[in-house]
Amino acid sequence: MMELQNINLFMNDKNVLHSINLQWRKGESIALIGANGAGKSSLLKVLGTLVKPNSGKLKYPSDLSVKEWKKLLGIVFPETFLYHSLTAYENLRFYQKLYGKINKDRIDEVLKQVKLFHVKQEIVDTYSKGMKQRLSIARALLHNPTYLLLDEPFDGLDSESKEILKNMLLQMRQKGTGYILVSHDSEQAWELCDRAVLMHEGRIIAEGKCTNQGYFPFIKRYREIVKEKSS
Ligand SMILES: Nc1ncnc2c1ncn2[C@@H]1O[C@H](COP(=O)(O)OP(=O)(O)OP(=O)(O)O)[C@@H](O)[C@H]1O
Repeated sequence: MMELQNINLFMNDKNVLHSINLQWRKGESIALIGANGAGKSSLLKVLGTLVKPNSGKLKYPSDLSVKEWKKLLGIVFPETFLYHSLTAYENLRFYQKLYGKINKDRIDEVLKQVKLFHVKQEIVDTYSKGMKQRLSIARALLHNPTYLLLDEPFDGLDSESKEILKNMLLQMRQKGTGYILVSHDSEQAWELCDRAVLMHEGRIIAEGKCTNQGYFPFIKRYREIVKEKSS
């Protein structure tokens, strides 16, 4: 289990995370819900060790080191980390080389998973936004992570890519890969996760299991916050 204990984060003097406590069990999928600026991306960055909190503790699963934790982790952020003048295959080969040995079969496997195998020799620049996002997901999955962080992976995707991504997440969930999913589409996030966490102004203000009965009270709270913020 990955655990955050009393995490505080300041960015340019702004307190963006306040006393965050979160437990993420192996294989668990968590929907992270909140209005713009609630601190969702910042929380993912802390979990991904991309930013260091000002105080608090990160307890890695089985007391792993940071380095070992990173090996278990896949990160999909909106900036896609892709080289647009290379082909999909070349992009994945580049990342694989960076982190270990080239394994062509694994590259083909993830390309098939994201349904890009047939266009793997095409330059990424020619891809649609959805295809680029799917390639970005393939990149994150290359090393077969046990934990996955997904920041708005559905954002701006065409319906075909959305469907592919949704099925991939359902498959991962069945396989026991845990993920934290930040999504504006709360209904879809609810459907794809075991548990939901609601953030507001840098704090976790509610948590609940993603059951059918649990959805409306949780979402009501979320909508109230969004309304409060925009009024
Ligand atoms: N590098 C930074 N410097 C200063 N403030 C920052 C920085 N990064 C984030 N913030 C601020 O921290 C708060 C939380 O931002 P964060 O991106 O984590 O929210 P979010 O919930 O992911 O929002 P969104 O849905 O808009 O992406 C915001 O008020 C944001 O302006």
